[in-house]
Amino acid sequence: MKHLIAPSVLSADFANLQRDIELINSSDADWFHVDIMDGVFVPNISFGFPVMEAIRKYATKPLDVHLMIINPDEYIERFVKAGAYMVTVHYEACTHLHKTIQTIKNAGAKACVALNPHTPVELLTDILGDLDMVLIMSVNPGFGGQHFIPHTLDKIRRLKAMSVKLNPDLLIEVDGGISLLNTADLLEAGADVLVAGSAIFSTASPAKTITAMKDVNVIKQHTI
Ligand SMILES: O=C(CO)[C@H](O)[C@H](O)COP(=O)(O)O
Repeated sequence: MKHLIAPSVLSADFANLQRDIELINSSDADWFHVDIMDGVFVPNISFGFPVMEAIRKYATKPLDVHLMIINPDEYIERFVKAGAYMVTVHYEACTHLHKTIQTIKNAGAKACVALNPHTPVELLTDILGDLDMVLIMSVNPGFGGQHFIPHTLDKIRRLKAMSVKLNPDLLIEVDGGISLLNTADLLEAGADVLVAGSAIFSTASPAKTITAMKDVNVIKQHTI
């Protein structure tokens, strides 16, 4: 499968949100990555349902919704009704993870579990078969523009080996500090979906950056 690019709306210009959404619509990007932060699970607050609904109104690509919140079960149905295609909950925020995953699926969305940088992938062994995707955080969640944590590459390789045995259809998504400089390493390790915020929206041409991140030949030239 060719890898997917999911630009993170968190790095868009919120004063020109419609413009930036349309920019992603007409680019080679595959999904919109939508970060929901509650100020409790992570030390930052992003946005809630009104903005999510505004994104949905203009977006023509699937919404990949990353819930960085405590008690996600209370909100899953509303996020799916607001247009989520994929719902990601954090392993660290879910006491009854199996039940939470069933709640996402019963609501009609695909189900993903995110792991903070310190959480080992092996903890997902008994739930992997129920998941559509695992999101490996390559920064501590809460803010865009942070440095990629190199240990992530080893986690991706270990998760890939687990998925070959337990769930060959599983997608592996990575989020945080991703740019053209580490794209080749991430793909080589086994990543399927790359989330990028500042590396896309802070460039002169976000659309060209996305095209470059999709092109294996361009990616190889940028490897450090
Ligand atoms: O989930 C996130 C932060 O918690 C963001 O999606 C992520 O950090 C993307 O930003 P950048 O590419 O600038 O690191």
